[in-house]
Amino acid sequence: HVIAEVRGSVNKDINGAELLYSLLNAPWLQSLLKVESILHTLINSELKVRVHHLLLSLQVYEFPKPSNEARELYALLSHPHLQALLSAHDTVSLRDYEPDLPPLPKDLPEDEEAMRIVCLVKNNQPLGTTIRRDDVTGEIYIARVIHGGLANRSGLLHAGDRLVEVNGQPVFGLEPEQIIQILTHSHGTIMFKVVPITDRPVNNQTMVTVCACHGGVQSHVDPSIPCADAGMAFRKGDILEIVDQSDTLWCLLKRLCYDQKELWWFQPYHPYTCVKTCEYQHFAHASDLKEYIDSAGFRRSLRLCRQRRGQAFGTSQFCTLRCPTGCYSLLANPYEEVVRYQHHPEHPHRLIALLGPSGVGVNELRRRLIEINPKVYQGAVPHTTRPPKCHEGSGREYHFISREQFDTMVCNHRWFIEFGELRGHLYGTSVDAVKDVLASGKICVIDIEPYALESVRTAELRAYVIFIKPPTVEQMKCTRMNSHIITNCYTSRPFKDEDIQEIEDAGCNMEQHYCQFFDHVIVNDGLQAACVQLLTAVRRAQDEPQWVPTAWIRPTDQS
Ligand SMILES: Nc1ncnc2c1ncn2[C@@H]1O[C@H](COP(=O)(O)OP(=O)(O)OP(=O)(O)O)[C@@H](O)[C@H]1O
Repeated sequence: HVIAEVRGSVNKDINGAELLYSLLNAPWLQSLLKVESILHTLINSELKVRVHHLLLSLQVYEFPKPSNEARELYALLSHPHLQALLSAHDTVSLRDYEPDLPPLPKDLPEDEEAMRIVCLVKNNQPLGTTIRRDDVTGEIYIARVIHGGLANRSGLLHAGDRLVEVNGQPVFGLEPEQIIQILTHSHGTIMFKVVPITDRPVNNQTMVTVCACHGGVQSHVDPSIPCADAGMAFRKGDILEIVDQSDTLWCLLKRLCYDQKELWWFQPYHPYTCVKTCEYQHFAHASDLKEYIDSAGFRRSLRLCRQRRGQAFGTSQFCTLRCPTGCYSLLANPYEEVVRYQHHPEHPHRLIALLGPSGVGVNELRRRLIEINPKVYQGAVPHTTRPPKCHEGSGREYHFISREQFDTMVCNHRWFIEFGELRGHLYGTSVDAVKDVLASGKICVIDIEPYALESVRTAELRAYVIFIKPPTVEQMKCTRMNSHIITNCYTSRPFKDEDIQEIEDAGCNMEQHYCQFFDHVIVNDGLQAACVQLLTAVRRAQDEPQWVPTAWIRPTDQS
C-alpha cells in the first residue's frame, strides 16, 4: 500500500518521491519486510506463544531421547538472529508513532478558530490558487483553486479558506501582490496556516455540463480575466466542459478532446442572456447582422426564389417575422449547452442540411448523393405560387398553392425554413415538406442559407449541418476549368477568376461567422472525393454519437 502511494507521488512529480520509491523497492528491504510480515502473522495467530511452548517442550524432551526434527527445530528457533528479530519486532510494535502533541490549554476560549497547517512542496509548478483581500475586514482569502493544480490535487486548500500565515509570516494587512511575491520566491515546501471555510460545498468541482461556445477569448488580451496565467485562449465551436460554476461571475472550464490539464477561467455563463463575447460585439446592431446576411450571397440556383424576399414582404415586416427566433438570437447566445447524442434507429433520421457559398457545389453534391440511392436519400418538395407546367404534378416537383396560402404560411414563420420570390412567384421549403420525407423513413437532404440555421436546428428536425468549403483559389481554378456557373441573370457560363474569388471570400465569411454550427466540413476539391466524404458524413450523422444542443434532448420553456 505504501509503495502504491509513493508510486502515485512519483506520477505527481512530488520532490523526493522517486528516491523514496527506489529505496522501498530495494531487494534487501523487500526481504526484511517479508520476514517482518511472516513474524507478524505468527504473532497475530498466537503462534509466538506456541513457538515458546515448543522451545520449552523441546528442551524438556531433548533428553533423554530427542528426535532429529526436534533438534533441528530447536536449533533454528533458538538461533540468536531469529531471537533478535523477534525481540526487534516486539520493541517496534510497542512503540507509539503518533505525534507527541502538548496538552490543550485548559483556558481555551469556546470560539477559538480551528486552524489548519498545510505544507505543499512547490517543485517548480504553479500553486494553482488565486487570492483576494476582503476590502472591509482586510482579511486574505483563497479566491479560487484551479482544477488539476497543485493545491487542488493536495485537497488541502479550498476556495474560501482564510489565509493567516505563509511560511510563518502573518499575511493580515499585506497587499495580495506582496503575498504573491512571497509565494513566487518560495522554493521547496511552503507552509500555509489557514482557517478553513466552514460550509464548503461538497464536491464543488464535479459539476459537468458541456458547452459549445460561440464567442472566442484570448485570455492574455482580455483585461477582464482576473488571472491571465490561469486563462487559456479558445475559439468558437470548441467544446468546453464546465468544471465549476459556483462563482457568480466566473466559471472554470476545460476544453475536451485536448490536453485535459489545460484549464482556465472564463466569462459569466448565462446561456440565455446576451453577454459580452467577441461575436456579440461584432453584431452589436441588428442592422449590421442583416447587412452581413444579405451580402453572404444566396445559392445561385435558388437565388431566384430567395432574392427578393425583403421586397415581397417589406423589409421591416421580414425582420419582425424572423428576428424573435431567427439567426439574431442564435448568434447572440455566447454559449450553447450540448450533450452527446446517439440517433435512435427507430426514430426518424436526422435532417442533413448542406451549407456553403453560392457556386461552391452544394447542389451538385446534394444531387449526386440522392442519385446514388434515391430510395434512401431525398430532397424536400418546395411550395410555389406559380402555376404548374404540364408535366408537373402537385406534391411531386412542387406543392402548388395560392399567394394567400403562401402568405399565411410565411406569417406563421414556423412553416417555412426558407422562402423568396422570383419573377412574381413565391417559392419556399416548408418544415412539413422535410417532415414528410423523414416520416417516410428516408434521409432528407436540403441546402440552406445561414439564416435558416435556426429553423433546422430544432428538436424536431435535429439537423446535421455540413459545410461545403471551397478549396484554395488555385485548386478551384484547376477543378472548375470545365464547369459552368449559373449567373445572376440565370444563364450558365464558364467560371471566371472573379467567380472563384467571390466563392472563396464568401466561404471565409460564412466559416468565420457560423463555424460553431457546423457538424462537419467537406472541402469540395475533387467532386468524386467530396461525394464519398458526404456519403460517409451522412451515415456517421445517423450511426455515431454527436454533440447536439441539450435543448433537443431535454426541452426547456425557453427552447
Ligand atoms: N468539385 C467540383 N469540381 C468541378 N466542378 C464542380 C465541383 N463542384 C461543383 N462543380 C460545378 O460548379 C457549378 C456550380 O455548382 P452548384 O450549382 O452545385 O453550386 P451551388 O453551390 O449549389 O451554388 P448555387 O446554389 O448558387 O448554384 C456546377 O456546374 C457544378 O457542376
